[in-house]
Amino acid sequence: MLVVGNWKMNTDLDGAVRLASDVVRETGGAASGVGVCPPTVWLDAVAERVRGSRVRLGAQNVHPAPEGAFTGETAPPMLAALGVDLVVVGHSERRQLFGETSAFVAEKVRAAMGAGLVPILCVGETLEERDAGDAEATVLAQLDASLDGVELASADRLVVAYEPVWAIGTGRTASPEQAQAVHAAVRARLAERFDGAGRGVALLYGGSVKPGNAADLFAQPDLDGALVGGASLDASDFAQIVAAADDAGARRAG
Ligand SMILES: O=C[C@H](O)COP(=O)(O)O
Repeated sequence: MLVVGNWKMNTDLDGAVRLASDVVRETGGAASGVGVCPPTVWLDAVAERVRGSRVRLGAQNVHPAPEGAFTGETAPPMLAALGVDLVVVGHSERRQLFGETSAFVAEKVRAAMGAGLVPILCVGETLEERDAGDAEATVLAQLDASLDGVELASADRLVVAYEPVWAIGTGRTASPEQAQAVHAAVRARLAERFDGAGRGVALLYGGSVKPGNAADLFAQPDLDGALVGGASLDASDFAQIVAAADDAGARRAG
């Protein structure tokens, strides 16, 4: 199980450092993997706080080029040098607000992997696509295109997050059954594509995950954790979601 907090464009410097310290303290005994993705400008400060702990440091975005004239962007080796090992790519906010295509996302996935980072590849359908009965087809098409040219050496080099666009920041969560159906389809497609390595990729659900709904979501067999937005800004809420992941992981192991 893996639970990652995406802080998006939130927190000031003091708040980010405090939140990172609180997450380290409150999730110190967790069995699940834990990660935090602060804004890029706070990565260095947060790196200091999570160093030596079990909390993994993630970035929210990356550019595929190793260096060059790309004003405002951050190259994979720059993130790696800060101690980052996870990076969110293809988040729907970047696809919708910044026009990122799946082809560009695939470039990012390949570049991130090349620099030793673990991409958290986000895929998800809009409400219109779901209402038209196209949720799975949309997600699988996005997945295929966003993995174009990608080779997977082992399962732990990639994470996929299913985030229905209509559930992000809306308080409206996919039902556990809706999420499970898409996760099972994603799992099958990854297995088809990458064999055993693909089958073992951690599949996170994202979209209004809270302490109150995490246990029901994690009870589904193909939900291996969560990518948490709003609730990750509160260390106590985030720790409760991690605890729910721990319970689900213990049940699966036992
Ligand atoms: O990356 C996280 C997702 O966009 C979910 O955000 P949310 O938990 O605020 O709905």
